[in-house]
Order: sequence, then structure tokens, then C-alpha cells
Amino acid sequence: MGEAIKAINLTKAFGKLVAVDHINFEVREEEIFGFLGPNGAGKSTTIKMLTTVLKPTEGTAIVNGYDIIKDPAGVRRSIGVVPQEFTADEDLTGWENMMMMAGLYGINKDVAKERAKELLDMVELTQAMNRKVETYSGGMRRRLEIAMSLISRPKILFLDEPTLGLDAQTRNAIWNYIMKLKREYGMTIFVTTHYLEEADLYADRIAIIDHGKILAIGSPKELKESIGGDVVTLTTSNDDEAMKLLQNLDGVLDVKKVDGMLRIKAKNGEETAPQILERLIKNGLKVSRMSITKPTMDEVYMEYTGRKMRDEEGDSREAFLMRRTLRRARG
Ligand SMILES: Nc1ncnc2c1ncn2[C@@H]1O[C@H](COP(=O)(O)OP(=O)(O)OP(=O)(O)O)[C@@H](O)[C@H]1O
Repeated sequence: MGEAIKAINLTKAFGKLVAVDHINFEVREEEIFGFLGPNGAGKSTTIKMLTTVLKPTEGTAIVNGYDIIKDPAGVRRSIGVVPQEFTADEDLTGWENMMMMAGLYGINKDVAKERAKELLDMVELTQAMNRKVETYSGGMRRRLEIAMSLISRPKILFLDEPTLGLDAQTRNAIWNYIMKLKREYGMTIFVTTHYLEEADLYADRIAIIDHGKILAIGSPKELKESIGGDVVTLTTSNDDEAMKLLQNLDGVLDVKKVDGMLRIKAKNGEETAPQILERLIKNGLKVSRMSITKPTMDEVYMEYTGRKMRDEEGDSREAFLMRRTLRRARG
């Protein structure tokens, strides 16, 4: 598959503040690409440059084969955008908003009606389509905006925090539409979020951005593996003996006794656990309990940004240095 987006040294400075700092990445066709980062990381600024709302200070990007600087009109024709701020007209009905959007793209009336029906149906707004938008809930508005952004049948959809501030059930529904767009229409989706679980569950690949720089990029699985693997926890008939036996086993990164159990860091838990068992049993030990836990996106995020997603500021630098020191000490 080809690439839908390619950012090349993409940079935006506001005076002295470099909001997006020479970033390079590619988004493949038909993937859900999650752009993950805390408030102020540079996510919206990146989206605004990719959708030609803002001009880069330096660098460029190719979107759907069009250069965002040389051919912004080409870019705009081939993309759909759901910005963070609500843009639908409150005084119009859902249906009228759809028609207004179609008008902006110069879409033939009959075609527009056909598409509007299908899209409103997809986001489950058919029943509410003749009501004024001012009566819509937050979730309904977001769904309408998604439908509006699709009226031109774009190849790439940009969504800036589409689930921000919505309840869990609505967030789920929004992600279901996003998955459907990828599955049924083969769309490429570029989506920013600061919900780690959502990126983990739904994105094919994730870029973690902070202070305008991309800190890591990969599938959720690759990112989780990159921070040092899984944890296998064991209870054995002789933990001291077990520790000695496992220390040099292939795939084992570290063995520790914690709370009366053995805590083993392994590159890949599923592959290493059977080998652990085999070695212990061969040497006459009994294993009474065993579990495998995978690192979470929270840990990935903390590892790369040096802070938790929700306590944004605080002593993040210290926390980062502490973690790095501990990691190095562990070897
Ligand atoms: N028009 C502007 N003028 C000056 N500074 C700006 C402007 N737009 C954004 N910034 C600054 O650039 C940095 C990145 O902002 P951006 O909105 O891209 O972050 P974000 O990751 O999208 O965060 P959020 O989730 O809060 O929107 C922030 O420090 C912000 O204050």
C-alpha cells in the first residue's frame, strides 16, 4: 500500500515558540493513524498544516499526492476535516447543514441528497435530521460533523480530538463509525487524541508527540514491546533456586522477587513462559501459579514523555530522569 500522507521536516513556529519542530512521518493508505500527545504538544497545529489552514514555517507535507504548499486546493479537494471547534450552523437543521456543505463542494443536488441520506443514516441521525442543530447533544453534533466532512467522499479524513468531552458510550459509537469508514470505504484516517486507551484499541499505528517533536511511532503492539516487554509472575516451590535457573534463559530480561513471587521481565511473555516452565520442571521445581501481563499504553506514554497523560505539568522532568535512572540501574 502507498502512503497517504508524508510529512517532511514539517515545522511551525509562533514567534519564538516552535509548536511543531521538524517532524517526519508517513501515514499509509487505509490506516487509522493516531496522533497522541498532551495539551499543547502540537497536534492541532500539525492537523492545521496538513489540512492547509496554517502555512508551515519550514518543511512541507504531501497529502494524497498533493504538496500542501504548492497545491493547497488539491489537498482540500481530497480531504475531509472535523476540527476541534464545532463548525455546523446551529440555526439550521442537520439536513440543511449537510446540503450547505455539499453546496460548498459544488456537488450536484441529487447526488448530494443521496449521499446525505446515506451518511446521516450511518451516524444514526436520520430521525433527528429535520431538527435544528441547537437542540442536538454534544455527541449528536460530533456525529453530524463527521457526516458533513464525508459529503465530498474524501480519501483522507482528519479528526481533531473527535471524542473529547463525550461520554464513554458516545466515544465508542464514534470509534465504530471511524472503523467502518476504514473498513467499508477504504479511507485513511488521521486522528488526534489524548485518550490512551482509544489509541491503543483503535489505531493501526500511533505517533507520540510532545513539545512539537515525535518521540515514538509504531503499532500499539510495537510501542508496548519497545519499552521492555511483558511481565511473567510465578510462584514456585523454591524461588531462590528458580531465580538462578532463569537468569540466563533466552528471552528473559530480568528476574526479581517481589511480594513473595518471582517477577520476570520477558521480551515476549507468551513465547518465554513455556520455556520458563520447562526449565523449572526439568530441574525438579514445582510451579503453582503463573500469569502474564502486558505493558499498557499508559506505561508507553510515560516512558516516552516522562509524564502521565493526566498530570500534565508538575515535576515531569524529575519523573523522567528518575525513570531513566531506574531503567539504567536495572541494566
Ligand atoms: N495561533 C497561535 N499563536 C501562538 N501560539 C500558538 C498558536 N496556536 C498554537 N499555539 C501554541 O503552540 C503549541 C501547540 O499547540 P497545539 O494547539 O498544536 O497543541 P495540541 O497538541 O493540539 O493541544 P490541544 O490538545 O490543547 O489542542 C502550544 O504551546 C500553543 O499554545
